[in-house]
Amino acid sequence: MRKGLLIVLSGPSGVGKGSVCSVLRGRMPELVYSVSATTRTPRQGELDGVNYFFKSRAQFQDMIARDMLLEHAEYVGNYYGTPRDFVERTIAAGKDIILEIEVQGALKVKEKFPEGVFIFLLPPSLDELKQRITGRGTESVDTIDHRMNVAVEEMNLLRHYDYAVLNDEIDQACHRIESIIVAEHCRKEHYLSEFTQMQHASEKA
Ligand SMILES: Nc1nc2c(ncn2[C@@H]2O[C@H](COP(=O)(O)OP(=O)(O)O)[C@@H](O)[C@H]2O)c(=O)[nH]1
Ligand SMILES: Nc1ncnc2c1ncn2[C@@H]1O[C@H](COP(=O)(O)OP(=O)(O)O)[C@@H](O)[C@H]1O
Repeated sequence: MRKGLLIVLSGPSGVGKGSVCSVLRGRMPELVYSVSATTRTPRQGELDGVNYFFKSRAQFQDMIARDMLLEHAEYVGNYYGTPRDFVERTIAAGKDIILEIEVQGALKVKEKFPEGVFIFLLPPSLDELKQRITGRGTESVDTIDHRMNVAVEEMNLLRHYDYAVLNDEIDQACHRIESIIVAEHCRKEHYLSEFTQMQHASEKA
């Protein structure tokens, strides 16, 4: 069976990764979403096992020690990580999975899965990015400034990615990501070995 695609959606905090992913979820129900582990406190309305697996620092360190995470990163004072087993089982079952993670973690996934599809979400401008972070109302002024500084550095990592998707309108961004996924399924590499087998079969016949 052909393996599923491992798709990584990344980009600076506040660019709209979460928003785009939740709309994509409705548009592409066949796409599997990876739920991360984190040591951050749940926000209002967030549920354990749905938005994140909320862990203590000790529990998170235990997951690292037991090699249960495909990657992990410390981001603005908290740990975030991708449970390995779920990702590996999903792609082995031929299903596509999407990881919505920050840029350091995305680069670590690239080292382990260079065949993954790496998508960088871009804000229309840095001013708009700051407005999105501020408008969300989940961060203090200090955290917003810190996140903005981090975001500017993160933009430099775009060159490591396969695709850049502008998040001007959420629907447009989702449409671009859907198009990328369709195109990735059409890569000739997926068909070359099947085609070679067909040729061998017809030569024998
Ligand atoms: N490396 C890594 N980053 C993650 C993971 N899960 C979430 N993140 C990222 O951690 C950052 C902070 O997430 P969060 O606190 O939920 O804030 P928000 O995404 O800015 O609303 C975001 O850039 C997330 O994409 C993960 O499993 N691994
Ligand atoms: N295309 C967009 N246009 C306008 N606002 C957006 C867009 N995408 C996201 N937002 C808003 O920006 C804020 C940050 O989005 P969020 O999905 O939490 O970002 P991230 O997950 O990348 O940190 C939210 O208030 C969200 O509603």
